[in-house]
Amino acid sequence: MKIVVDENIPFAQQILSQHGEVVALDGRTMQSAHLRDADALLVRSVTPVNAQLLSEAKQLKFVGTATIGTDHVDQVLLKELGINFASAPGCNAIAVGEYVTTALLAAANERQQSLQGKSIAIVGAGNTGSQLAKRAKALGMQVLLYDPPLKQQGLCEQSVSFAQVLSADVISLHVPSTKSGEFPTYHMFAQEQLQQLKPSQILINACRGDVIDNQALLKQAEKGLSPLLILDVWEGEPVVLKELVDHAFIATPHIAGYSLEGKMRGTSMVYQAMCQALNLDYQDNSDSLLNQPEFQQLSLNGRLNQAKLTKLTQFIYDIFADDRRFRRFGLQPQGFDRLRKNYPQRREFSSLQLVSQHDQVALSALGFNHQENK
Ligand SMILES: NC(=O)c1ccc[n+]([C@@H]2O[C@H](COP(=O)([O-])OP(=O)(O)OC[C@H]3O[C@@H](n4cnc5c(N)ncnc54)[C@H](O)[C@@H]3O)[C@@H](O)[C@H]2O)c1
Ligand SMILES: O=C(O)[C@H](O)[C@H](O)COP(=O)(O)O
Repeated sequence: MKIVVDENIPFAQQILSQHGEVVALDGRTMQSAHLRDADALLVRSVTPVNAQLLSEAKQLKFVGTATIGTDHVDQVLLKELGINFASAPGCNAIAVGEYVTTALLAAANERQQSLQGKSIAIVGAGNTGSQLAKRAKALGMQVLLYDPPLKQQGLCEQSVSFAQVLSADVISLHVPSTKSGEFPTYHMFAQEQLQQLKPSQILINACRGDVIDNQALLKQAEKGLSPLLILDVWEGEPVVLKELVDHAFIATPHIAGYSLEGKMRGTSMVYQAMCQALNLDYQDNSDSLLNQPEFQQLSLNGRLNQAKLTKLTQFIYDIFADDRRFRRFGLQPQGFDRLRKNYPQRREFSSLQLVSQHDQVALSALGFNHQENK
């Protein structure tokens, strides 16, 4: 059996080689000839799985993407061809929740603002949006969910109006990239919507770049009228509008979901689905492949407050290091992909055991693994 994988799927070799030959390739340059005698294909978000890629794949029985997003996969075509498909819903949702929390605390610190009582509109109340909602509530924020598709299904009764989204103190985007259907998200934030936003607001995009019209956002930013920008995703990746980067408070190369645990969950989920689809023996040793984090335990003195939490989140996840590397190297040719490929190990908050006498509920909601100080 031959399994073709994107070379950026961590632990693929260790987990999959028990089932056959594993061929690791650059996801951006993968071609149809590579799939000629492949039985399974595991990709990340940079490989368009379409008629062209599959044109020579005569024995392919399974395609998996070790990602949450599926906009790069022609699922209708896979169904027509009788090829099983699986993605990894929710695999890196915690990482996105932690990225946004860290960025938000950094932005509030920059503005010397308290987040207590501020409103945050979460556009898309699925896996990543829910992880953020939990953390934002723990920060004392007023959470406004906006998710018309879920509301239509009776699953998000409290979904607010789009006008309420536009007037929230913070707007964070967590929708898939879609161009069709009843609720398309492509350019959901175009000139008309962006013109209604104010510099006092914060706009965060950690879902897909084209949910915001990047040219229209740049126009607003150049006029000094855009909100404070936290941008992890960009229209046209890996090519990025450099001028927009210059206007962002935090700019990163689509790594919000790149925790080691999140990547591992992604690999594990598609591996499990592959075993199910191809009737293979499922033997997952992924947990044993995760090494010990650099720091294991930390004690908190006194009550948790915003300043302490800002330092703590940046101690575990140095978001400004990601921002600096991106501004310095990410805009060079191949720089965007290179940063993503060589991304340093980033551990989730839960990898650090926090010893504290107070604030157990908030620490839990923020994703920390805490232990009471006796
Ligand atoms: N930057 C990153 O590293 C990163 C990491 C993970 C996911 N993502 C992106 O974020 C997206 C969301 O991830 P998720 O795990 O929350 O997905 P999800 O499927 O769990 O949730 C998406 C939610 O968006 C809602 N939605 C769809 N169209 C909408 C619209 N027009 N208006 C409002 N809500 C709408 C859906 O009903 C759903 O509840 C993914 O599709 C992926 O593209 C990015
Ligand atoms: O959709 C997802 O899961 C995320 O955007 C994910 O972080 C994408 O990572 P990539 O496949 O581009 O490495």
